[in-house]
Amino acid sequence: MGDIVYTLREVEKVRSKGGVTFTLRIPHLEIRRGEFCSVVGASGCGKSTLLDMLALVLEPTRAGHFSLRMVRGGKVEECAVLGLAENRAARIRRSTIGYVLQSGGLLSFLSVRENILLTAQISGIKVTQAEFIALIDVLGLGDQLDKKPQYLSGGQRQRVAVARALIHRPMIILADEPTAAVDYPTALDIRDELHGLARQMGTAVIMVTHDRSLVADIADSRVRFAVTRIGRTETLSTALIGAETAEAENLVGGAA
Ligand SMILES: Nc1ncnc2c1ncn2[C@@H]1O[C@H](COP(=O)(O)OP(=O)(O)OP(=O)(O)O)[C@@H](O)[C@H]1O
Repeated sequence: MGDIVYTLREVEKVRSKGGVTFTLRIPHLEIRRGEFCSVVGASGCGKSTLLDMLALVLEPTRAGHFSLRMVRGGKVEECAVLGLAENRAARIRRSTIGYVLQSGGLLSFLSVRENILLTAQISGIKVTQAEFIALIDVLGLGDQLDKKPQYLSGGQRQRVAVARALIHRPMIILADEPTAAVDYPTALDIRDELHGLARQMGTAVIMVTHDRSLVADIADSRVRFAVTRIGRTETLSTALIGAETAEAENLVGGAA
């Protein structure tokens, strides 16, 4: 695997609403280029919170160290995530990160084709017809391109969201349950496409899934969570147990 992309040490995110406080604590996490990292854990343990922080959408509450290291135009650029100015965060998101949102996040007034090409257009990245067709073929979207998202099934919408995140070949892909609404063969295709990007393009891929078996054999590392509940619902505290390598995970027995 390649150079380090993310380094997190003693990072914490506290979220409170309606008298309920949730804390995600990340003692240590490193993600490298070319790494396919799976994030598994029970509902509400903080998987999306983690991805939102990695996507520079959600700022950590505190951080001993939280940096993102990118290679742009042949130059290495490293930035501290805590306190990052929004315009710089937005620029990094556009150029470097592809985010497959759990909710899809497609724009209803654009066609499938326009939705997919949007991120590339905004980032000023040229996509060849061959690249476009290759991705559309893998995701089985060839006959859906002129439709608006509201006329698609849930699974089709999810595949469009995957295509939109991948089309500009970002250095980092964050995928929040990208296979939740598709059948198993399509889930395998999406997983293999993401895995292929890690292997062939050196992309750092971080994929949240409930389906451990989908990633068990191919993920390089797996992020797990230890959840502590204090009171019935008042405080939910989650500590992330590093990103174990597949090898280490086998040694400890691989409990979720
Ligand atoms: N905007 C918010 N404000 C306050 N608390 C929030 C907010 N969003 C989520 N939470 C809380 O943060 C915790 C973690 O939520 P998160 O969405 O990260 O979990 P998750 O592991 O992705 O869950 P799921 O698998 O169900 O999608 C939950 O207890 C949730 O109630």
